[in-house]
Amino acid sequence: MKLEVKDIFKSFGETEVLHGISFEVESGKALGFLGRNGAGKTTTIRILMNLFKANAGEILLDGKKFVASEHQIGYLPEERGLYPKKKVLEQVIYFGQLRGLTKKEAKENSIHWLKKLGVEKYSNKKLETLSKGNQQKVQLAQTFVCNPDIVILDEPFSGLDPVNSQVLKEIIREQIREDNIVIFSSHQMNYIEEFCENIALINEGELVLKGNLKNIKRKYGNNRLTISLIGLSSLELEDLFAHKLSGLAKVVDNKEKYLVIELEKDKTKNDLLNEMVQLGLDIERFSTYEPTLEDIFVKKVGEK
Ligand SMILES: Nc1ncnc2c1ncn2[C@@H]1O[C@H](COP(=O)(O)OP(=O)(O)OP(=O)(O)O)[C@@H](O)[C@H]1O
Repeated sequence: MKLEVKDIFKSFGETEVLHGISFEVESGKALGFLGRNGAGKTTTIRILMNLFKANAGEILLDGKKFVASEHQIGYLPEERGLYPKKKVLEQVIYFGQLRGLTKKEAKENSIHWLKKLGVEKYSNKKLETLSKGNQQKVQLAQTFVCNPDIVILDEPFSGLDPVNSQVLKEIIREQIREDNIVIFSSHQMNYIEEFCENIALINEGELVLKGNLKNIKRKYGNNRLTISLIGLSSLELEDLFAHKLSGLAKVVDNKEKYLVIELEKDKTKNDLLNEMVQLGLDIERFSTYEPTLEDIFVKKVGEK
C-alpha cells in the first residue's frame, strides 16, 4: 500500500497553517513525521484522519481517493482520549466496538493487547487509578485493538520507562514487519532513527525535507570529516584549520572531543591527510562524518 498526501492547504479562519504539504508513506517502511512545535504535524494527521477538512489538496491510497472511514486506523493522538472514570478493559472493548468489531472480537483483542502491554492486571480498575505510564499503555491497547493496517503514533513513548519502551519498540517493529503503513511523529530523534526508513520534515506549514533517511544523511555528510589529534585540544585544532590548513577545509562544528570539518570544493580527503602528515600531526581520528537526525533537524529548522 502507498499513502500519498498531496499538496494539502489548511486555514483556520484567516490564518493559513499548512501551505501545500506533500509526502508519501509505503507499507513496511515507517515514516518519521517531524517538525518544531506548531509546525503543523497534528493538523496534517487530523486531515488524514478526516477529523479536519483541508482547504485544498488530496490524499490517495494506491492512487485512489483515501476515505479514512473505510480503513482500520490505529491512531495514538497527542492528547490522550480515554475516560478516567471507566474501567480499563471496558473502555478498550468499547473503542474496539466503535471501530466496527463485534463485542466478542473486541473483548478478545482487548485482552490480547492489555496482556501484550503488561497491564491486564488492571483490567477491572478505573483508568484514573493507574500510573501515567500504565495509562499510556492502555491508550496503546486502544490504538491497536482494531487490528489496524494504518498506524499513526504521536509521541508513543511518552511516559514509558526503559523496560516498557523496549516492549513498545518490539510492537512497532512488528507493525512494520506486518507491512502496515506506519506514521511516527516524535520530537525524540533517536526513536525516529531507530524505526523510520523515510522522513518528512515540516516547518511553519511547509515541507522542507523528505526522503530516505540514509540518503539524506549521506547527502548532509558529504565532504565532511570528523577529526581529532592526540595532544591537541579541539580549540587548538580549530586554530590550525584557521591558519595552516585553511585552504583545505573549514571547521563547521566543534563537538569538543572532535571537530567536524568540510573539505574545500576542489580538495580531497587525501590532500588533507597528506598535509596533516607533512605537518607531523599525531592523528587520533580521521573519519567520514555521519550527521545525526538531530543535526539535520537543527540545521534545517533551527534558526529562522
Ligand atoms: N483548531 C485550531 N484552531 C486554530 N488554530 C489551530 C487549531 N489547531 C492548530 N492550530 C494552529 O495550527 C498551527 C499548527 O499546529 P499543530 O498542532 O498542527 O502543530 P504541531 O506540529 O502538531 O505542534 P506540536 O509539535 O507542538 O504538537 C499552530 O499555529 C496552531 O496554533
